[in-house]
Amino acid sequence: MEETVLKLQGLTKKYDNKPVVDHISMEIKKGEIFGLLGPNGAGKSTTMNMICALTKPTAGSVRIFSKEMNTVLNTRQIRRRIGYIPQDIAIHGNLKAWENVELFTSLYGLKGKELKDAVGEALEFVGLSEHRNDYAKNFSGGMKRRLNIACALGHNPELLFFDEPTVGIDPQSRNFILKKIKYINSQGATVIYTSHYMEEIEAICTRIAIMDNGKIIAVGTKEELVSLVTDDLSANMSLEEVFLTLTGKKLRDYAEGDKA
Ligand SMILES: Nc1ncnc2c1ncn2[C@@H]1O[C@H](COP(=O)(O)OP(=O)(O)OP(=O)(O)O)[C@@H](O)[C@H]1O
Repeated sequence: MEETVLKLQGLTKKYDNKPVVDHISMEIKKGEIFGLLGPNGAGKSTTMNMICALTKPTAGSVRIFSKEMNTVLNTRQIRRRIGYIPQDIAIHGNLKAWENVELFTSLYGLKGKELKDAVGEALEFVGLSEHRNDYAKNFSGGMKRRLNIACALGHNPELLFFDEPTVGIDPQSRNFILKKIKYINSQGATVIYTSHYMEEIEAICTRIAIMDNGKIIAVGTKEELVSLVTDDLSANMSLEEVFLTLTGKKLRDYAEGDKA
């Protein structure tokens, strides 16, 4: 039987008594690239932050690797096995590339040669080896995004959360990142990927949840989602058409202020 790596039950977050994530329940299996697709403000980041124990849920539960994310000990043990790439770039401009990766990787308990090797491998993986001694503040947007990813890879996580990792970067950097995510997945890691870019989700995800107004309104493979809105499977419907039909809304491709 396929192993469940993440299970959400009734996960809810309210701000000022208003739900921004509203009773989400779902399961993600080992080896999936699972896409969470929704417009700005749908609740994607809040969901990810609750899963990674960065935001406290108002209600509901998160189980990762069959352990409840509800005690300090469990959270610490689970965190060593997951990697989180935040939407807001978390690197330090006044540190060199390698220092950034070392700082984050050392938080997971790596030391000495193991730490040095892990930093080198993570920088190599994102194509920044040649810039290892450069200060992050001088990096382009795409390089910053790649360094942000390297910081979450050093400890070799089994489950990775990418929160809109391609916002505001050029197509080359975007392609590079998508290819690398597919590669990480081919090496055995499970990936959860949020985006409001339809084509990215369609290109890399094995299953997709469509989120709107804090709720998961549909979940399945692309073919399963298409079959929810049409009986004509030869219609060759795009994910965007499925989304529009299910939500009645146009997806916004750019968040406020991130238009290139
Ligand atoms: N700390 C907070 N206090 C109050 N409201 C919040 C807070 N964090 C998020 N929200 C609100 O919760 C809703 C969901 O936000 P969230 O960032 O999870 O959406 P998202 O789907 O990730 O959107 P985006 O694609 O813009 O990142 C938004 O209306 C947002 O304003």
